[in-house]
Amino acid sequence: MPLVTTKEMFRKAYDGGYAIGAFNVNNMEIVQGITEAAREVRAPMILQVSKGARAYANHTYLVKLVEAAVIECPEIPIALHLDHGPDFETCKSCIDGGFTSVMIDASSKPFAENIEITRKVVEYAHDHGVVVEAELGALAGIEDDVQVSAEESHYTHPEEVEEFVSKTGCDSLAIAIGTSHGAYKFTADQCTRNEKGELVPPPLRFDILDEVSKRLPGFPIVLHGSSSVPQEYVKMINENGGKMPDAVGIPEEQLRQAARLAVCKINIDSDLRLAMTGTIRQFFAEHPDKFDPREYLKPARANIKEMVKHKLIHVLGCDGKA
Ligand SMILES: O=C(CO)COP(=O)(O)O
Ligand SMILES: O=C[C@H](O)COP(=O)(O)O
Ligand SMILES: [Zn+2]
Ligand SMILES: [Zn+2]
Repeated sequence: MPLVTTKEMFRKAYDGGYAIGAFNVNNMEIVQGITEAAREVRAPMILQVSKGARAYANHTYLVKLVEAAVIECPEIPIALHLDHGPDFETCKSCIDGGFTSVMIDASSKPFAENIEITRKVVEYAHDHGVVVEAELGALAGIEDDVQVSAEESHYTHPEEVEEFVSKTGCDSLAIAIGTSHGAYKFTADQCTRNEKGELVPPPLRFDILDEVSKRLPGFPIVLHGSSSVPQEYVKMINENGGKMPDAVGIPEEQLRQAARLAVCKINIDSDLRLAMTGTIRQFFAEHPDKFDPREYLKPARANIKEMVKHKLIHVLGCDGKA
């Protein structure tokens, strides 16, 4: 089937108590690892591309890679989404250039301005059969080279969501309930430690999610910054020449819980990077003589696939839903 929008995916996910995985893609091996996993477990899928991905790989290469995945996985619904669109022009370029979904992220702007920019993107997108994700609230962490500190971050104010959604006409809403971008989501002093001495982050604010979904019944909610930062990969990186102290993510059980509620889209990027980097570091440590990129990209792709399969089944609950 051709690329789809997220409309139908989200409706079914909302009613079915699961979420769709939105995985960031930057090169061929990442696209292959993700879509081979989705195909094997028959999961619908969002492949998303950031401004940084377009700058790195080029818009056309990314669209064509995703189109190749669509041909290889004819039975899986796949949406192509712009992640964190910074302005109208970038959204327009993706809408004109084959994306089926865009995010306009004006969440750092004042409320009225966020509405204004989002409304303009929605008008253009809907005229072209494309859906729009918008954002209210500010996640901590690193996003498109911009570091948002814990002090600058703030949770979504539930009392703003009805006005925002009705005035903008957006199709889904990203909210801030304590997730964070990147591999360093929390500082050690925001966390407690478990008996193994590992950092335990503060729990997500399910009370805010609950209040938002009461105010927007049936409306799809999105969680960004939802990597779990698997400690096996942090360890693999650190044991093979890397240095990632105190990298910690969102516990999988909390994401699974969010997926049962109004959250229909869960964004994962950092975990893919950790799997790829850990695998390649280990490969180089074990085979210092090797230099054929296919030899180290092959296990990296295989580990991305395994990780994504695990998430589709055990975190998102979207296996078998294609
Ligand atoms: O939100 C994301 C992409 O928009 C990715 O979040 P992570 O950094 O937690 O993977
Ligand atoms: O939220 C950010 C995503 O992980 C994309 O990151 P990037 O801007 O480095 O491509
Ligand atoms: Zn944002
Ligand atoms: Zn994000």
